[in-house]
Amino acid sequence: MSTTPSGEPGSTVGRPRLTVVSGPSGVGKSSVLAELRRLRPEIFFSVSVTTRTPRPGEVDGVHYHFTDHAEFHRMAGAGELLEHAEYAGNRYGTPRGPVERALAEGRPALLEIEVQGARQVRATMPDAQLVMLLPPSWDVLVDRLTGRGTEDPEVVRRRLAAAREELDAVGEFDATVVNTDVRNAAAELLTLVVGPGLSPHSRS
Ligand SMILES: Nc1nc2c(ncn2[C@@H]2O[C@H](COP(=O)(O)OP(=O)(O)O)[C@@H](O)[C@H]2O)c(=O)[nH]1
Ligand SMILES: Nc1ncnc2c1ncn2[C@@H]1O[C@H](COP(=O)(O)OP(=O)(O)O)[C@@H](O)[C@H]1O
Repeated sequence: MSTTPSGEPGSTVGRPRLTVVSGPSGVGKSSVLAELRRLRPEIFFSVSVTTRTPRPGEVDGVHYHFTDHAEFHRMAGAGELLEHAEYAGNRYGTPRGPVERALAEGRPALLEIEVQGARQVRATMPDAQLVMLLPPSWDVLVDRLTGRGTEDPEVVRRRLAAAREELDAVGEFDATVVNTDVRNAAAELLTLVVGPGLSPHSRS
């Protein structure tokens, strides 16, 4: 179930809104957002800039804009990033222009970013809604992260250490969605992003 302690049901219908989705590495953010994208291509999904090395199958400009430290530094200094943070040894940031254009066009916009970035968005855009994706349990999180097989054990260790801190920040978020099942989690997130009046059942 999703919870919306600080949101009024239906209050977002009819106006564009920025939603931030955070959650520990391996919880299923990419999987749930891919399902949400399939359900609703009209939602704007921000593509972040990162200094991380691409994983097999990741496409530049689609999953991330992969860049080097010098270019990242330049973008941050020029104010081209809405927020940025360092995570597990790499830098990540949200290009400002595309998000602002999407909101100006009336499209709901979604950022998948970690907790430090979520805090920056809250500070600069107080209307943004912060959602944390949670695992059904800690053990399931460990299984998913190690089962994905994309990181070596040292990187997994760093990501699990970061995960504990991220889960500790859940009280700063407006809503939570537990990712037990990808399709159910995507449907709950959709309701939060576009409002209950535009849930998948009412439009498809
Ligand atoms: N602050 C911030 N965090 C980001 C951004 N893009 C991705 N992240 C976060 O960086 C963390 C690591 O992302 P990634 O290396 O793709 O690993 P994964 O999320 O575990 O698959 C995750 O928590 C992402 O949500 C961004 O633009 N800004
Ligand atoms: N609800 C789920 N049930 C089972 N496995 C899942 C679920 N959501 C994600 N996974 C798997 O867990 C691993 C981590 O998911 P991923 O989407 O890469 O997480 P994140 O983007 O949060 O790091 C992947 O192997 C993915 O297939």
